[in-house]
Amino acid sequence: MSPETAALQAIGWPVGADGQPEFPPWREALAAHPQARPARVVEQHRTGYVVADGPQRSFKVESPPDWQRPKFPPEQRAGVGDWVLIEGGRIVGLLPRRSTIKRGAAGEHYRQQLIAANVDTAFVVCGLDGDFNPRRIERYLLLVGGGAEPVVVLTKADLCPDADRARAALAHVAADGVAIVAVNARERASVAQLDRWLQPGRTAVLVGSSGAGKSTLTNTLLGIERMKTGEVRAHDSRGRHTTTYRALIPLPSGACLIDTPGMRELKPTGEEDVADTFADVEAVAAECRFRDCSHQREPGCAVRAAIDAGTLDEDRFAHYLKLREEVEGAARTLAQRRAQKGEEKTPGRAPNKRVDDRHGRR
Ligand SMILES: Nc1nc2c(ncn2[C@@H]2O[C@H](COP(=O)(O)OP(=O)(O)OP(=O)(O)O)[C@@H](O)[C@H]2O)c(=O)[nH]1
Ligand SMILES: [Zn+2]
Repeated sequence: MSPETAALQAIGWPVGADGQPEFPPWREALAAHPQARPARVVEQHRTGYVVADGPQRSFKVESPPDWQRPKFPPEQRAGVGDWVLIEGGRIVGLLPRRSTIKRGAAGEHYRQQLIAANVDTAFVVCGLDGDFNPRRIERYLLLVGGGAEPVVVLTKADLCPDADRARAALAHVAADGVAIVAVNARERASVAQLDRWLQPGRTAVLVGSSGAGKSTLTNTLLGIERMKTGEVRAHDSRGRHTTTYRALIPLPSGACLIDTPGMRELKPTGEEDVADTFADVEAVAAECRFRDCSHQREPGCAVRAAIDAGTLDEDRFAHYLKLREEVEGAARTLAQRRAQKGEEKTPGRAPNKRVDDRHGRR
């Protein structure tokens, strides 16, 4: 393998036995641009990007003129984690995404926002302090679940004598096959519980509210202690030391970590699959006598029976209904928008669909 390819591999470039990318559409894109070379988006700015072609090898590039048009759909521009083709200091192509994590952007108009691309694992970070909120975790799981293997990371375990109660509140999430890990984000030995998702070449993203401990986790994984959180000292492309916010960070383990700012609003895009996150609820509802049961007071309602029996959490059920409504509403808007634009509806959700067998889930 050439040193260039090895450097790319160290930031997540999937290399096959023949030294070419494992993913056939990427081979084709490379063949179509013989003068271009691949790089990964580390930071996205208004006018351009910082990309990297290896650990500690980042540089600025311009975006294609097309992407600068105000009407260009933002989710079709490269985002953090994307692989792009570079030619002469400019991006000339975006490689097809192997996975995406998106949300509906805040605001009145329907717009999608890419949180991260080409991610294997999504760490949903939530503190075991007053911040702990199973409903918020469910919402995050719904949004990230289509793109990557979700893992719930409960921080501040050192401040919480009763992590078992939190685990009990997430029993349905665990039963669905989602790993739940409680850590002290400040302690390397504790954070080592995440190592199995941070193998060389893997990419993980941290999502969670402000103050949940994402920067603390990042610093601990980087081996940086007691640095002011939110700031990672890095060497920038102009060769001077600055304090910058690095969105995609190569870890000593050989994995890449994408940190995201705390998100206040998490709106679905309409492409999520509620059944995926709430398989337990849907399994119970399937047992109702009437197919169109509204789970209010119909006879033979399995949902009511399960809530009465204490096997289904009433809040979780209510949240399921709410999220389902939100996803359906967003899906309608998305369909309208696509119809207006005459956009070809992409068949299925294949590019976003989690590869279940890879993660050994269901
Ligand atoms: N004791 C303890 N404190 C923690 C832990 N995780 C985070 N903290 C503290 O919680 C505060 C917030 O943590 P941050 O890492 O800044 O949170 P964040 O998720 O990066 O927040 P944003 O950058 O605003 O999105 C800091 O004072 C951390 O030191 C933990 O596991 N144990
Ligand atoms: Zn029912």
